[in-house]
Order: sequence, then C-alpha cells, then structure tokens
Amino acid sequence: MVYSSSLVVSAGSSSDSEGLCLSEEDDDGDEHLLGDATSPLAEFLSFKQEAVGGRHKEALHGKAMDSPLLSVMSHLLTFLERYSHMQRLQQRAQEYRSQLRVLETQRRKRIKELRATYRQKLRDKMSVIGNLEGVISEQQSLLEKIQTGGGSLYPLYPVPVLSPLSPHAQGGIHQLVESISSLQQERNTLLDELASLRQEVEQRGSEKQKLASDFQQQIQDLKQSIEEREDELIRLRTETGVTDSEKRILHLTAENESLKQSLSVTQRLLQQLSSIPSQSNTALIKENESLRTRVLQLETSLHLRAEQLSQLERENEQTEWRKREELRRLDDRIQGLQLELEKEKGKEPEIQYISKTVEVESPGTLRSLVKAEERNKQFAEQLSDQSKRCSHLEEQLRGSEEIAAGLRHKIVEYESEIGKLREDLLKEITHLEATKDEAVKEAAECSEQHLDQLREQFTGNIRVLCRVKPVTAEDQQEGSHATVVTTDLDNDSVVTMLHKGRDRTFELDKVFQPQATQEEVFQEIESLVTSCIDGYNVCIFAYGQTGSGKTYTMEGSVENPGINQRALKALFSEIEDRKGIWSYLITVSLVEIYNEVLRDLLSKDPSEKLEIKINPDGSGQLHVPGLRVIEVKSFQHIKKILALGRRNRITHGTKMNQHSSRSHALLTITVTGTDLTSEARTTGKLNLVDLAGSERVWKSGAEGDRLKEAQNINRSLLALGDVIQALRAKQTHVPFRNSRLTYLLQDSLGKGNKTVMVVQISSLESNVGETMCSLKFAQRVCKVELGPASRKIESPGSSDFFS
Ligand SMILES: Nc1ncnc2c1ncn2[C@@H]1O[C@H](COP(=O)(O)OP(=O)(O)OP(=O)(O)O)[C@@H](O)[C@H]1O
Repeated sequence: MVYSSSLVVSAGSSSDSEGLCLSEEDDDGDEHLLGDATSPLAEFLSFKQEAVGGRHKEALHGKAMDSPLLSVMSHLLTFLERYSHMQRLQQRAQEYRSQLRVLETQRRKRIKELRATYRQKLRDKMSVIGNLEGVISEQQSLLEKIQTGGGSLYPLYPVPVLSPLSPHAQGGIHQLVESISSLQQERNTLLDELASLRQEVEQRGSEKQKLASDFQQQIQDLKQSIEEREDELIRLRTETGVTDSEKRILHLTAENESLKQSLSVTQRLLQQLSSIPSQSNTALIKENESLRTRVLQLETSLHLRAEQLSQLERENEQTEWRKREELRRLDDRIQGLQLELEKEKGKEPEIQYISKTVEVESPGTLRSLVKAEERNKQFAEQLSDQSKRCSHLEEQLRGSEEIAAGLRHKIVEYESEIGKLREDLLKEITHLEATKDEAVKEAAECSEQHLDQLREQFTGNIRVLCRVKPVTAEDQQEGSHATVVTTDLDNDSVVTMLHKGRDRTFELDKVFQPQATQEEVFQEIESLVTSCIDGYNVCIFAYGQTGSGKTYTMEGSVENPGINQRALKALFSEIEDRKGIWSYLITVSLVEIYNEVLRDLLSKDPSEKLEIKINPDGSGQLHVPGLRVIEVKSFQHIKKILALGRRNRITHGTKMNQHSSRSHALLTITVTGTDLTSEARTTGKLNLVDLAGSERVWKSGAEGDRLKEAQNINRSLLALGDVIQALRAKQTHVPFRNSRLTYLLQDSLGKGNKTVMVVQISSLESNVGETMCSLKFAQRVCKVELGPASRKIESPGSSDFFS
C-alpha cells in the first residue's frame, strides 16, 4: 500500500465525481452514477471516501505519495485524447469513403448512360450501314450484270463497256462506299472508346481495392498501437502494484478492450464494404449511419473518461501537495531536532552531576537523531525512486508522443491521398464527360451529314425552281414598271422582294435571273427529264399568276421552245444513243382541265368531256377512257402534235393577259423501254403541266363566266395546295381526288416520284401581292418530301406492266 492512505478527497470533489458516466450505456442515467456499486469507478470513488476518513492516521504513518499514478493517468488521458482524435479522423475518412462511393455510383451511372447512347448510335449507324450495304450490293449486282454482259440496263453501249454506269451513278456509289468506310471507322473508334472506358472502370476498381487495403493497414497500425498501450498499462500496473490503482487500471484496460472491439467491428464493416461493392446504397448508408452513431457513442464515452481522468489528476495533485507539506514538516522537525542536538552538544557540563544527567539524556536524543536520520534516508531513497520512475514515464510518454505523431502523420498522408484521389477522380470524370460529349457530338454531326447526303441522293423532294419574268415591252407600255424583286448573282437559291416596306427573302432550290434563257432553264431539269427513260415518273409543272410566263417556260415560242419540246428532243436523243440495246416506245397525250372539265386536246372532238377512272386491268393505275394516246415516231412528229394541242387549247382574254390560257394543260409522255437481250421492260412517265393563272379573283376583274373560270382555277390550285400540305405532313390520306388536276397528277405527285415546280413570278411592283403568294406557296412546297424515287422495271413475263 503505497499511496491509498494519502488520498484526501474533499466533499466537493467527491460530489463532482457523481456527474461522471461510468460506461457507454450510461449516457443519460444520472441515477446510475455514484450509487452503482458494481461500477469500477464507483468502487474507486468509494475507496477514496474511505481514504478521506482515515487520512490523518495514514499521514501519521508517513506513507509516501505516489506520483507514478498521476503520470499514468496523465499518460492515459493523453492517449485517450489522441485516440479520440484518431476516431474523428477515421470518421472523416469514412465520410470521404462514402463521398467516393457516391461519386463512383454517379460515374458508373454516367458511363452506363453514355454506353446506352453509344449503343443506340451504333444501332442507328448499323442500320444506316445496312441500308447502304443493301444499296451497294444492288449496285454491285447491277454492275456485275453489266460486266458479264447479261441483263445490262444500257444495252445500247457496245460490249465491252468501260463505264457502263453513268458518271452520276458511279459518283453515288463511290460516295456510298466512302460513307460506309467512314461509318465503319467511326464504329471502330467508338468500340475502342468503349474498351478504354471498360479498362478505366477496371482500373478504378483496383484503385478502390488498394484504398481498402490501405485502410486495413491503417486499422492494423491502430490496433497494434492499442496493444502497445495495453502492454504499457500492464507494465505500469505491475510497477505500481497498488490495489485501487490496479482496479482503476483494470477498468481502463476493460475500456480499452471495448474500444478495441469497436475498432475491430469497424474494421469488419470496412472489410464487408470493400468486399461487397455491389451492395445497395441504402444498406451502405444505413451502415454508415450505425457506424457514425457508434463513433459518437465512443466519443462521448471517451469524453467522459477524459473528464474522469482530469478529476483524478486534480485529486492526485492535492495528494501530492499534502505529501510535500508533510515532508516539509518532517524536515522542519528533523532540523529542529538537529539544532536542539547541536545546541545540547555545544553546552559545557557545569558540574559532574549535570554531566551525568547529560550522559543519561544523550542516548535518547541520539536515538531520536538516528531515527530521524533513518527516516530522512528513507525519504531520500523514496524521492530518488520517484525521480527514476518519473524519468522512466517521461521516456514512455515521449515514445507515445512519437507514435502518436507517426499516426497523425499517416492520417494526414492518408487524407491528402484521399483528397488527391478525389481530385483525380473528378478530373477523370470531367475529362471522360467532355470526351464523351465530344464523341457523341461528332457522331451526331457525322450522322446528320450522312443523312443529308443520303436524303439528297435517295429522296425525291419536290424541287422548286423560281423564274423571274423580265420586264417586257408590253409591261413598259402599260405604265409603271417599278420592280420589287431582286435576285442575288452570288447565291442562286435566294430571291428577295420588297413587301410593305421591308425585304422578304425566300430560299428555294434554284432562282433564275430574269435574263435566264430557255436553254438554261431546261439544263437544270434535263437529267430529271431523261430519267423517265430508266422507268421513273417525273412531273414538272409551272405555277404562277396570269402573265408571269408559265406558258412561255413550258411551251415557249416556235423560235425559242420551252421545256415540252426540249424534253422530247432530249428523250429522242437519249433513245438514239441506246439504239440496238434497248428499244423504246414513246406515246403522248395532251389534256386540259377547264372549269373542272377534262378535255382531250389531241382529239378530233376536243369538246368531248372525259372521265378519270381506275384502270380495269387491276393495276390500280388511273385510266382516262377515250383519251387519245399518240405514239411519237420522231421529234418532227411531236412538233405537229403540240401545235394541234395548242390550237385546241381554250384561250380567253382577261384584264391581266390578252392571250391568257385559263385552263391547266397536261402533256403526258410515256416512255416504255425493252431490253433487247433480256426483254426486261421499264416504263416511265413524264408529266409536263402548264397550270392556269393563280391570281386572285378580285384582281382579275372577272365577272360571269370569267368569274366561274377564276373560281375553278383557284379551287383546283387550292386542292393542289392541300395535296402538297398532306404530303408534307406525311398524312396517310392525301386528298388527290378533290380536283381533276390533283387526281390526274396522283401518280406523279405521290410517293416515289420526282417532281419539279417552276414558280413563275413577276418582278413588277403592281404584282407584289400575287408574287408574295406565289413565293409563299413555293416555300411550302420546297419542304415536301416524296420519299425515295422508285423505278418501274419489270422482268420478262411479269403481268404487272405499268400503263
Ligand atoms: N422569260 C421571258 N422572257 C420573255 N418574255 C416572257 C418571259 N416570260 C413570259 N414572257 C412573255 O410574257 C407574256 C405572258 O407570258 P405567258 O403567257 O407565258 O404567261 P402565263 O403565266 O402562261 O399566263 P396565263 O396564266 O394567263 O396563261 C408572253 O407574251 C410571254 O412571251
């Protein structure tokens, strides 16, 4: 018993101790405090109280104070503080880990989305490639056919043929091949990117594993550190060997053990977390919560222990002070006794008797002196022991501090590593996102480009050309000839008109200058016209107000013929080129629609009304019973036929145009080709339509029959507009039957046909309203898509012959 008797605890300090919590579970239970006899701390405190009662008695025995306990306590306090700090750091690490997990989840989600987008893009591209490959294989089979000499489409060319396909078709195939190879390259690039993404994901996984093993290592270190502390405590316990101190140390050891267990629980949880990456976020969050709660509990417990220890420290300080006081008193007493002894020694014996008395008294004093010296020696030894212990504990403390510093350093390193990893991860994610966005954008742009090209190559949009009528001598005679329409020499697809004080610009497929010749206009549509030889249906119609030049463009004059004559001339020229390989039959019919009545302009009796019916052959094609279809033998022949038609066409004078044609004129040229080798047949139809004037009724100043004419014209043009509108909206029902005109044009305006509309406009200011209407109509038509042009070709023996 070294120091128990020296514990002096005041009533106040004792009651202060009552506020201490004894275990983790006693956070709120005040009633469990001092009264809980089973608690080690309660035992300790009750021991102290007992010690208060017997302190004087103990003091008399002169028991030495025990400063090592103080050091142990202080040492423990420091350790617990550090441990608590370490716990906080661990908590922060846990938070970082959860943040990392969230980021990782987000990144995975993002990668998943990107993959899905890529897969969709790839699927789209694959389907485009599939389409293209189909077209190529079709082209290639045709090419092979031509090269092997069997089933040539162009039998008029001598064999061997160096370039059996037209340059346009070859260019198309070349473009297609290039498109496919670029698409395939793109697909490969995307696949590479996907592979690299997978690699990155794997790399992230291994990094995460590494991080987890680092955490494990950290925990292992902490565990080791705790074990060291434990050993230290055992050693201290052995050194002190005091019963109450032992109790206290045992208690602290038990606490330490519980902390250790908590740590191992945390460690196990961390292991679980790292070994089950696919665990749901909710479970992880729950576990995080429970861990956080556990850490909080441990923190509270540690805080209480710290308070308890500080209380003990205070008590120890008091005890130490009292011991010092006692020691000082003993020293004073020894000194007093020594002085007294010296004084006695210094006295001369006055008489023999007195000397004897001194001799009698001297042994007692000497004994006292010896006793005092012995005690003094004991105290000195005890002091030297204490100093040794102190220095030993100081060394231990230094060692602990070093370990703690090492741990702190490790934690800092670990935190910075986490921060760095997080930054790297964020950078990586940003970089990946940027790369993916760029790739997706590029892919989208590329797809758009290809789609545009394909659309251009394979769809039969209605092409809209605009021809501006020059100001003629007639116009100048009529008065004001101010113009409001301007064209752009550098951009042949825009036309601008001044309307109500502001410029309105329209973008069409082609705008002809007023001075454009008939030849220039025809060149623009020549390839389309001749494509009907290969089995395509083509429709060219002129639209515009009265006097804007529709008839001029379609028919022209004898000296300067228009599209009709030039088209037939071009057809005959092309047929001539294919002579000997293909044989062709060209037939024409010419009708007019006047007041919704269909008449045959080539008939001997043009007043006879004709009806439009479905062909009884079951082909579903339209059929006009009684219509005269003339086989054209030569170009000269067609000239005569057209002249007959022109004569029969009803013309009436109006305010707007002295020789206005008030009807729609439809010239239909049917070209049937037969391959002389394979006997395959193609049928193409070329419809050339000169529409009646589109001016508004009020402006034409029409009355009576003229008013009825104008109304019918407007009605049929309105029906044409409705048909175009329906085609544009891709409606399943297109109202072709709403007028004779649209009904007749059904097989030329519908899906799979090639259509050109020449919008005729006047540049005169006086016609500004009509010009505006015509251009608006043209702009609407421009957006109509008829789908890929289809060709009418039949193998020999097929009964589905296009008539
Ligand atoms: N590009 C042009 N160059 C020279 N003269 C032209 C041109 N376009 C039209 N004209 C002349 O303008 C006049 C009216 O032209 P045209 O008869 O072709 O008009 P239109 O639109 O067919 O009229 P309508 O609807 O009444 O039949 C004619 O005398 C024609 O020669």
